[in-house]
Amino acid sequence: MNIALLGYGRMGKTIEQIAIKRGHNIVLTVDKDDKDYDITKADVAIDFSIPDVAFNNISNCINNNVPVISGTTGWLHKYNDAVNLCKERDGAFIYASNYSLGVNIFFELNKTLAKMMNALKQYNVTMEEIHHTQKLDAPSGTAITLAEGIIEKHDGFDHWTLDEDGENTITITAKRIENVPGTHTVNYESEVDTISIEHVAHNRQGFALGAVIAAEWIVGKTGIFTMNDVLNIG
Ligand SMILES: NC(=O)C1=CN([C@@H]2O[C@H](COP(=O)(O)OP(=O)(O)OC[C@H]3O[C@@H](n4cnc5c(N)ncnc54)[C@H](OP(=O)(O)O)[C@@H]3O)[C@@H](O)[C@H]2O)C=CC1
Ligand SMILES: O=C(O)C1=N[C@H](C(=O)O)C[C@H](O)C1
Repeated sequence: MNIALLGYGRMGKTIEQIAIKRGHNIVLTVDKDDKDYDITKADVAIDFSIPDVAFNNISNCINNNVPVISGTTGWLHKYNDAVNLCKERDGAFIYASNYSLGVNIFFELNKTLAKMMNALKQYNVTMEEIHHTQKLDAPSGTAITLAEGIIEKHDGFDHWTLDEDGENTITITAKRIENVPGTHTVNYESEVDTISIEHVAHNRQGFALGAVIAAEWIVGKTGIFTMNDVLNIG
C-alpha cells in the first residue's frame, strides 16, 4: 500500500516505522512548508498534523478521492463539515481521538462502568489527562471521547468542563508534564471510596499501529467510519 503522511512530526515518524515494517511504502510526507503536492499518488493518507490544518488536509484527500485516516485532535468543530463532504464525494474517512487498541478497549470499559454507576448517584465523576508539554490542545481528544461515553450512559452528567466544577458536569483536569505520551484516568468518588480506571501509554507505538491498521482496513471502502468499525467492537 502507498501511504501519504500528512504531518511528519512525532506521530508521522512513528507511523512511518510501523508502516514500513508491515510492508507499506511511504510515498509522500507533508509538513508546514509543503504546499503543492500530489496526494493522488497515495492509496491512503494518514493525517497527524495540527488542529488548524487538519480539516484542509482531510478535505484535500476527500476531494481527490484518497481515503483518509485522521488522528489530529482539536479541530472537531469542523467534524460535521468533513462528514458532509465525505458523503457528497462518496469518499472514505475515519477520525479517532485515539487509535491505540488498548484505549479503544478502555473506551468500552468506560461506557460499561458509566452504565453501572448510573444506579449509584452518590458517586461524582472526574477525569484527569496528562500529556507532554508540546501538546497544543486541552483537554485531549481522548478525554473528550471518554466524557462523551459517560454522558451517553449516565443520566447524572450532560456536559464536561476543563478545570471547572458544576452541576451535572464531568470536570476534566489537563496536566502537561515533559515526555508523557498520554495518561487518562476516570475517577468515581463517594464519601466512602473511589473507583478509578486508567490507561497509560508507555510510548507512541500503540497509537501508530492502530492508525496503520485503520489505513489498511479503509482502502477499497466508502463511508464515514470509526475505530469500532475497524476493530469490530462496541
Ligand atoms: N488519535 C491519536 O491516536 C493520536 C493523536 N495525536 C494527535 O496527532 C496530532 C499530531 O501529534 P504529534 O505528531 O505529536 O505532533 P507534532 O507537532 O510532532 O507533529 C505535527 C506535525 O504537523 C506538521 N504540520 C504543520 N502544518 C502542517 C500542514 N499544513 N500540513 C501538514 N502538516 C503540518 C508540523 O510541522 P512543523 O513542525 O513544520 O510545523 C509537525 O511536523 C496532534 O493533534 C495530537 O493530539 C497524537 C497521538 C495519538
Ligand atoms: O497529543 C498527543 O500526544 C496525544 N493526543 C491524543 C489526544 O488528544 O487524545 C491521543 C493521545 O493521548 C496522545
